[in-house]
Amino acid sequence: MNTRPVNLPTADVADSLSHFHQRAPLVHCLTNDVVQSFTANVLLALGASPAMVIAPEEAAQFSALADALLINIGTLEAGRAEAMLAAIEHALPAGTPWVLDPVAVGGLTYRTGFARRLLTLRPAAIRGNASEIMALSGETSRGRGVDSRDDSLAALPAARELARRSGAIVAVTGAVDYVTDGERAWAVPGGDRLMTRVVGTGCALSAVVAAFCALDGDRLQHVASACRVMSRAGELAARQAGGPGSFIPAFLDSLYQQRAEEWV
Ligand SMILES: Nc1ncnc2c1ncn2[C@@H]1O[C@H](COP(=O)(O)OP(=O)(O)OP(=O)(O)O)[C@@H](O)[C@H]1O
Ligand SMILES: Cc1ncsc1CCO
Ligand SMILES: [Mg+2]
Repeated sequence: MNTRPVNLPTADVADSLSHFHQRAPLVHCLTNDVVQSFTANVLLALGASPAMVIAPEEAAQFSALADALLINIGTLEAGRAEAMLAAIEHALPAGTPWVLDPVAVGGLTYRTGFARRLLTLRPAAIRGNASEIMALSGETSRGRGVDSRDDSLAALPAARELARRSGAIVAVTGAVDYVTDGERAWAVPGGDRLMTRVVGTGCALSAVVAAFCALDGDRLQHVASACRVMSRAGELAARQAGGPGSFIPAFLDSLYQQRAEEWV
């Protein structure tokens, strides 16, 4: 059980990315205030359509129309929590898959309780760093605010347990990402440390995971492919960048330039 999963085949990334480009999903994002614009730009660079519809009065209506819904609790407060619950409540009967990013779950009581409540509402996928996934699964973690101090492979058992309990695909990110449905698992290599030196690569990845959840077919494959598309863009951008400032535009360019054919 603790052996390292094998790498996601590149043919799977090609398949998922080609479906993604055909579908161009409309993604309803209820995300934190730090990463709104970056998240929208990442989705647009890949060819998806973001919409940050956040009022409780509108969130319910829009989640039923969208292709996927992102719930990111990074800057949770009461009004946002109300909008999130309304959006999920209307997403479920409409068949809109929704994804949880449990930002900084663990030490903080309000958001941890809220995230645990959301786990009962059938998320399609959960994407977090190692500390967040361990904490959400009920294990002791060493998170420091929104950042992880745990290793993603060490968090894989927690990810599997969380997937079994919630029914969601769970992606735990770090130097290597691991993606599991509780039974099967893929390793997703790549990326670059610079991805942790700008804010929001994980948050934006969760939005991309939501977009890939809109696709028909093997959801484990699609979520792992979302992780690989982002880690590949991070790798390529890091080669061009002199530091965090130039990394962001290079990262958006790399996302925009990715072609399914290159993965075959
Ligand atoms: N040490 C690393 N080397 C290479 N890639 C990394 C490393 N750490 C994280 N990444 C990549 O960075 C992206 C974000 O993952 P991370 O685990 O840092 O998310 P996060 O902590 O939720 O980020 P944020 O909260 O800032 O949005 C993923 O694509 C992941 O693969
Ligand atoms: C820095 C930060 N603070 C709350 S949310 C967020 C974005 C990274 O998760
Ligand atoms: Mg995060």
